[in-house]
Amino acid sequence: MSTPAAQQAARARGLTKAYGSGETTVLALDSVDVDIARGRFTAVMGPSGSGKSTLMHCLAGLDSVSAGQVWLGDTEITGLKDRELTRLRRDRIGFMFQSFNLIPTLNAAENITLPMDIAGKKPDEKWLDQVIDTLGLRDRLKHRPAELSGGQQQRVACARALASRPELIFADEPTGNLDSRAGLEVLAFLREAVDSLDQTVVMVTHDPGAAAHSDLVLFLGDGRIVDEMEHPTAEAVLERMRLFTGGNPQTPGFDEIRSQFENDGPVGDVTLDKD
Ligand SMILES: Nc1ncnc2c1ncn2[C@@H]1O[C@H](COP(=O)(O)OP(=O)(O)OP(=O)(O)O)[C@@H](O)[C@H]1O
Repeated sequence: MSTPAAQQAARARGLTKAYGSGETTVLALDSVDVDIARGRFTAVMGPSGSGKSTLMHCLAGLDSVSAGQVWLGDTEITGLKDRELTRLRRDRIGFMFQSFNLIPTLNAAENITLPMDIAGKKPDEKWLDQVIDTLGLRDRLKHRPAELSGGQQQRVACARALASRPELIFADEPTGNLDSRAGLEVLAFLREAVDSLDQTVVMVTHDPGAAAHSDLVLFLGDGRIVDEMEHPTAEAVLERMRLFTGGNPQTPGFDEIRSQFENDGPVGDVTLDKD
């Protein structure tokens, strides 16, 4: 990719992450160069252990790097002190995880603004209204998580990630714990956040159907970006995975993923919308 720096929400050069030392060293990321374009929805795919979560954690400043540089916007985050990193994450990044991490005793509205309340920041009410309406949560604000469906809970988690209008949202398998319909809803809302609210989303997923909602898929293999695909469809992503398997039968994980989708069909496939 060759996006001008001003259009990048995040980027990394020579990003290397090794775990352990000596003979037990695992090279989770091997000199990765990546640009995350602003206002786009980027999916990160690859077999289990290929480095997806590590890439996300290093880009988000949740994990230190062994070598290389990472920028969030124009700020180089490699080398920042923990306290500065914490503030930067709080102010500029939104997170959505597979487990929604909602507080059971707080209602939806309170969960949405919790990170800002902790930071002592006042939400921009106009923006918050827009997020709540876009996510269809207006009539659920007084409900506690236990009174919401899985999809609604994940929408609350999505609203929470969006509430402070972060420069970048990282979503790690955000549909992983949801049934197909709720998963589709969340993907549609992430798409909406990019299209209507001009947000930037990076999503780690195993699901070709989920990746099809993105603008660009980055394929990781053995700690490197081995391919990318613009305007993905579930079929094209699956086909690309098959090619990887064909090209390197030793690649761990692809066989497993392939058989999963050949048996069941992609979980996020749009055809599920019909029933
Ligand atoms: N804390 C850690 N200590 C040691 N090795 C680690 C640690 N975290 C990750 N690894 C290793 O780094 C490699 C990349 O892991 P990572 O979690 O980024 O992969 P992934 O693509 O997200 O996998 P999955 O799809 O299974 O979640 C793997 O070999 C993993 O075992």
